Amino acid sequence: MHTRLSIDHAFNTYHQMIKQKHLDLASMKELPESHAWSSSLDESPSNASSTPDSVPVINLKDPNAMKLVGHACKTWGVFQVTNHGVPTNILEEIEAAGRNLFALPIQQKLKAARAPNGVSGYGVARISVFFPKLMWSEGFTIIGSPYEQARKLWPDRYSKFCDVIEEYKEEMNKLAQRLMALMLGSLGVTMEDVKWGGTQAGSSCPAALQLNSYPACPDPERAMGLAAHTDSSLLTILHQNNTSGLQAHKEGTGWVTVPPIRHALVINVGDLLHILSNGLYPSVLHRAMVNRTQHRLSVAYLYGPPSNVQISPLSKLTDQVHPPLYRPVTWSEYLGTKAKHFNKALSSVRLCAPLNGFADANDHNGVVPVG
Ligand SMILES: C=C1C[C@]23C[C@@]1(O)CC[C@H]2[C@@]12CCC[C@@](C)(C(=O)O1)[C@H]2[C@@H]3C(=O)O
Ligand SMILES: O=C(O)CCC(=O)C(=O)O
Ligand SMILES: [Fe+2]
Repeated sequence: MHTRLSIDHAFNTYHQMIKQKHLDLASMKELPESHAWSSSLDESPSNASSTPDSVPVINLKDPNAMKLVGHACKTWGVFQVTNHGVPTNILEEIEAAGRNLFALPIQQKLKAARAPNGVSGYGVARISVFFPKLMWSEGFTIIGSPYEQARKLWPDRYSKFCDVIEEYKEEMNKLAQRLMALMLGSLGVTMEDVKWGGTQAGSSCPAALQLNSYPACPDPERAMGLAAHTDSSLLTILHQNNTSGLQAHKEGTGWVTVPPIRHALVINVGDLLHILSNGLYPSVLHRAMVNRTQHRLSVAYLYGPPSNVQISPLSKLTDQVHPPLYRPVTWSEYLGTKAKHFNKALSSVRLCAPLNGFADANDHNGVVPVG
């Protein structure tokens, strides 16, 4: 009896917590205190800078694409690609699928809520636990097959959603492999040089698909859509709808908006590529802002190595003068480290202190993340 009570209690407490965290943001007329960040979020260093600096846009059909990709990875850690080969109808379909999902009533979405220790499903940003305030967004994570979660949302008509997701993942996987080859090529390394690079045509590396929704917000200056973070992936392919909100942080410049370009895709360097390149291609710190009138949607495809593969600095990039800066880690080990240490995760797998005495570029000790 006592056990039954405590299970009920735990269940109710969990659901109360879920309810508090999962406010129906789209229906809110005021910003609740739980979501009110500082009022100085817009004081980004880029506003103070007089030299305009913008995220590179690379045409993948450009004969110099490899060189341009390498330069963008080194100097920004983020760039946009055009002529990427992903059919536009697939980009439109994934956006519509996201729109349909987030338009469901909150009670319906909660049926597919991510379990406390789970990975797939509906929920607030995972990184919320590291911040005192909640973010003005909702997310849906898909790892592996979308069927189990989709059936909870649409018991009788889940197959269209699942087909769109599977098709999108296939296209993203093809593009991710192509980008990986360009990134490695720009480092003077081939796909065959990395043990997992020679995956047979048609096979795929593991990936997470993250659908993000940022409803219009009554007080956007004090709200945060998704707080500053780096992705744990090798690389991330981000599709944003036509509403701006994504910002990338560049050393010496500050926060820079990554403007939506119709049918272009944003590519982020993730922490594992940072490790693989021995810090030559730093992972980009980025965040999503919200606005007063527009509902913003984004879809992130986080691409990683096969689960049994340890990622460590490429031997071609290290020698006595350039020792490996990071110890080997698998993706799942790194995700565990990230879940525990968040923005200190990279430093926590670092082998030796940098010569200049500074920590990793994205190890901001909690100073940069909110603004
Ligand atoms: C594989 C993963 C990377 C991710 C955590 C996750 O298990 C699934 C979602 C990913 C995401 C997307 C939004 C930003 C992010 C930091 C987060 O909280 O969830 C990333 C995670 C990551 O890259 O570490
Ligand atoms: O919505 C965006 O533009 C950013 C999303 C993002 O950073 C992520 O899902 O990892
Ligand atoms: Fe991200």
